[in-house]
Amino acid sequence: MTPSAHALAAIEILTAVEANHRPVASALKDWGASHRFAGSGDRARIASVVYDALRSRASIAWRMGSDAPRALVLGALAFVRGATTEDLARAFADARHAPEPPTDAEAAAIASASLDGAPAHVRGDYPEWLDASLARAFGEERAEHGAALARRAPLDIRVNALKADRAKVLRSLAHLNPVETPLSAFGLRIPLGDDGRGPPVQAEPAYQKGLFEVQDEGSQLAALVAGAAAGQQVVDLCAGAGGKTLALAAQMRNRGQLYAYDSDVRRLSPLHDRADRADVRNLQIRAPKGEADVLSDLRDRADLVLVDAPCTGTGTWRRNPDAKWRMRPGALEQRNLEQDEVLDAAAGLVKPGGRLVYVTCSVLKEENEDRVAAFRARRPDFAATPAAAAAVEAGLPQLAAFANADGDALLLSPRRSDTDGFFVAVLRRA
Ligand SMILES: C[S@@+](CC[C@H](N)C(=O)[O-])C[C@H]1O[C@@H](n2cnc3c(N)ncnc32)[C@H](O)[C@@H]1O
Repeated sequence: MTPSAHALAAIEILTAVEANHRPVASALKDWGASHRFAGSGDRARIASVVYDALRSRASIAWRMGSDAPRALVLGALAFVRGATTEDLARAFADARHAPEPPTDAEAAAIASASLDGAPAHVRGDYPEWLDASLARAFGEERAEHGAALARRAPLDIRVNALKADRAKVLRSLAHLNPVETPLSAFGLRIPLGDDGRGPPVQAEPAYQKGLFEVQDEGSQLAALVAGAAAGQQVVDLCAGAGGKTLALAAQMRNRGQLYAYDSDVRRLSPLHDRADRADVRNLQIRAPKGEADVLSDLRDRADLVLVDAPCTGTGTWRRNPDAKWRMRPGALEQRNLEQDEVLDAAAGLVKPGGRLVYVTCSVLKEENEDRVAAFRARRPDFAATPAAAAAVEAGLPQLAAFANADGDALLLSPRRSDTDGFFVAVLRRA
């Protein structure tokens, strides 16, 4: 398929998303199933155009004067990828399957488009109804933070210290030109292609051998700040597929006991294979069993409980721009209830003197500082660790630069730390 045919397919897919209110991932899957001639490379290139359009949907719509799928795709090609009207006209005229060449009005929009005078939610490419929340988080700079969350995300991997070191993985992936990430001592960043796609690293022999995992540098840092140590009793209470569990296991060097729990048994299932591949030997996966409390034996026993809480995921909008536009008022309140519940459950597992580390991949205070404040009002026996001290304890003093306004938690974000958005609060039980 030609790049013009990819653009045409992207318009079709965005049209289906809009018409049927479908998640974009399932619309992409359906398109692939009904266009079998398109290989995996074509499907990935089409998805990349769709995601470029969605990340910048509001600002493209403003500049093009339309939020129709065609305007979004032409805008993505022009404003994200740098194509001129002439480039588009030539490419579309030369291809058999292609969108119609740009109209005069579209050409004029592409040539003269500016975001001057656009409101913050347009410049920052986020839903208007979230403006007050983003203003609480970032004040006058919310449009710039939103714009950073609307850029393409890098491809980061975490070297598995149980099996390798950075030098070894750098050598095995040399053909992909990785560089060391600036903040995590276990991170490597792999350059993306011009179209924003990363190489299929999971097909690499080094991945199959468990030498590394795909994990954003911000997620790596959250796990490092949690600070699991060899010999400890550690609970990962919202383990999901285990991204952070595996990072904690590497810190523990297979000594002590690590427990992974998630209230959704289906999310835990990939962790079994992932842990085997990573050579993790001190992990017990505690899947929920009906009404039974499968963690009752751990009450007041854990040196560390990590709560990687269910959240709106605003910090991961670069990777999941569809979620940004699908998020509805009410979702925040629902997540807040879950966050309070899981914090209370975690508190019951921490031993006196132990740590509870609360993490979200959201930048919103409603899910972060507000939840910690409400928790501390319920549980005055837990004290917040200043962010600078938590960074030093984790051997990462440079993270003190990312302390939140109150100085009692870390706030990472694309604009602050060139990572996904993460909030990390370290609480210690008296
Ligand atoms: C942010 S995700 C976890 C991601 C995972 N830790 C990782 O690093 O890949 C949050 C998880 O919390 C789980 N969850 C939601 N409510 C929970 C509860 N009350 N107890 C335990 N897990 C819960 C969800 O099923 C979801 O998998």
